[in-house]
Amino acid sequence: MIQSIHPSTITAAIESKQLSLDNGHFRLDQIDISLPKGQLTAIVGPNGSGKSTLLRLLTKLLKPDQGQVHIGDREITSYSLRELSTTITMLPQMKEMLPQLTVHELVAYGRSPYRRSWHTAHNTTDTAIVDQVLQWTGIEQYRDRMFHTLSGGEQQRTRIAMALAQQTDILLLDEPTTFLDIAHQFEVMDMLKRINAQSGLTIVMVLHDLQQAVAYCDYMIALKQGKVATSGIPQQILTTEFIQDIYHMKARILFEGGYPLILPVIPHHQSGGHLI
Ligand SMILES: Nc1ncnc2c1ncn2[C@@H]1O[C@H](COP(=O)(O)OP(=O)(O)OP(=O)(O)O)[C@@H](O)[C@H]1O
Repeated sequence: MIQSIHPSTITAAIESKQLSLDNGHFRLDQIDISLPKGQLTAIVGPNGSGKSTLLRLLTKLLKPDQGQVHIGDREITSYSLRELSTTITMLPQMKEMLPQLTVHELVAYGRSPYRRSWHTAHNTTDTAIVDQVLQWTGIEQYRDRMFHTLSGGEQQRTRIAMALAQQTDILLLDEPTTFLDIAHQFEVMDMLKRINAQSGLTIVMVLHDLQQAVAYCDYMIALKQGKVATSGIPQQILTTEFIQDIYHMKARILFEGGYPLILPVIPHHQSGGHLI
């Protein structure tokens, strides 16, 4: 069953106030958002609307021209790099390269913020956590395989395991299902939902698939041309007007067993092949 929350009941894990950045080509403009603690949030919007830029600002990878980000009751600028890396993790898009390591070595890499140096040996806590996340993500059987020999779905589960090994309260994922076939997309979304339910981890995902966003997420933020167009309960946001306004596309929306189906209205697909 899809869980929902009302925006007024939000306890924020991360908040941004008047967050703005102009990189000369693009402006992210006065972003005020609250990402609910312990919930699954989707950030959606067309290509180039600023979703990845927003994630980078929320993790201090980019410095805003103006505005602030708060994690809990502290401004992000007050966090040291080590503090931040034990509080929030961001998993970039799958196209980002990873070193040629085994699955186990990569997942153990997620423990880096807790080690004094790269050469420090893993302690028993590190080993237990790595074993646990390998199990959570269902990739124990690949632990000694080289990462680059895995399928896309196995690779994505390994990347998520590495992020989980970092044991932060907040996990940001940039397009976790892109490049995956339909079965692996659902496998990854089911896994994130299960981990969220079991651990209370705050998960924020940039998603292009609105159907997945609505079916799996408790909260949704839509960006349009660098601004927040709307935010709230996904099932309430997803309307034909929303699709028209954000994506400039005509579509019908059906709910089938609680799962939304977005049916594009394509003129030449109408019966008889006539344009309307
Ligand atoms: N380093 C950069 N220098 C200049 N422009 C940039 C830079 N990074 C991003 N942009 C521009 O900022 C805009 C927003 O990019 P961003 O990657 O945040 O969008 P997005 O919504 O994540 O897009 P997509 O869905 O295609 O991944 C785009 O027009 C992009 O070209």
